Amino acid sequence: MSPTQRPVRGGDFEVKFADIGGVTLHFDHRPTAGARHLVFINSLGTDFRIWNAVTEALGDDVSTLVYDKRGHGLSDLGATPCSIEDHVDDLSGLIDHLGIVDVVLCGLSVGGLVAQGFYARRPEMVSGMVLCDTAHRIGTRESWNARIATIEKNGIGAIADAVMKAWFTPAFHERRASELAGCRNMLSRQSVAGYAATCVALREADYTAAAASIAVPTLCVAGDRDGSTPPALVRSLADLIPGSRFEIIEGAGHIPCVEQPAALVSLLRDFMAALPSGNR
Ligand SMILES: O=C(O)CC1=CCC(=O)O1
Repeated sequence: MSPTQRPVRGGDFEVKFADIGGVTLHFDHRPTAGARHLVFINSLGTDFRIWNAVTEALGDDVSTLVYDKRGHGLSDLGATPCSIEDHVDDLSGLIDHLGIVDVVLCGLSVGGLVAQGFYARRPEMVSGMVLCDTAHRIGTRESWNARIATIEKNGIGAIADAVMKAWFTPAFHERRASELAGCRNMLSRQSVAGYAATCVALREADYTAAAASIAVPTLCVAGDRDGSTPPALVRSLADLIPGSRFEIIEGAGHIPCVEQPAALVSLLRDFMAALPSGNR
C-alpha cells in the first residue's frame, strides 16, 4: 500500500499479519503521507479493536498503527515464559518491518510498560509518549500468581466480573450493556496461555529506575474510576518522569479508549500538536 492510501474501515479492510522473529503479529497500519505515527499498545486481555473509536476519530490527521500483542487476539504467543522485553522485541520488529522511523507511543496498562521498555531501548525513535492507565510497576508478585492460578484452574471467565469492574465505571455497566458484554467476550476469549504469559511478564516488570531517564514529552493519563491502576498510581509514574504531564479522564475506568474515546482523542490531539516536528 502506498503511504497515501488508507483502507476504509468496514470497506476494503485488510487483515494484515507479519512474521516478526518467528512470532506472527496481527496489525492494522493506516499511514497518511507526512503525518506522524501514533502507535497504540494494548492492555492485558484485549485486542486492538479497543482503539477503533480513537483511530476512527483521529482520521487522516495522524498515521496509526495498532496490533495484537503476542498471546492476544490473532497474534501468536511465541515461546514462554515471556517478558516485557519480548513484547518490546515484537513492537520494535513490527515498526522496522513497516519502515516507520519516528513514533509517538500510546501504551495502555501493560502496553504502557512496553512503551517504557521500547523507549529505554530505542529512545531516538520516540518523539513522545502517552502512558495511559499504567505505571512503572503494576500489581504484586502475589496478585499475579493468584490470578494465574485462578485462570489456569477455572478459565478466564472466572475473573471476568472482577475485571469488568476495574475496566469500566458503574455508569458504563448500567447504560452500555451490549458494549460491556462484547468486552467481556473479548476478555474471556483470549487464550489462557497468552493471558497467563502476559501476567508473568507483568509480575516481573519494574521500570522504576528507567523512568527518570525519559527525556521526551510524556503525558500520563488515568481514568478517574480506574480500578486497576488508580489515578494515584499513574500520578506516581508521572512524578518519576521529568517534565511529564498528568491528566485525569472523568467518567472512565481502566479502558478510557472504549469508555471515553472522545476525551482521550482530545488529549492525544493536543499532545501531538504540541510536539516539535521530527522525522516522519
Ligand atoms: O485487566 C486488568 O486486570 C487490568 C490490567 C492490568 C495490567 C493490564 O494490562 O490490564
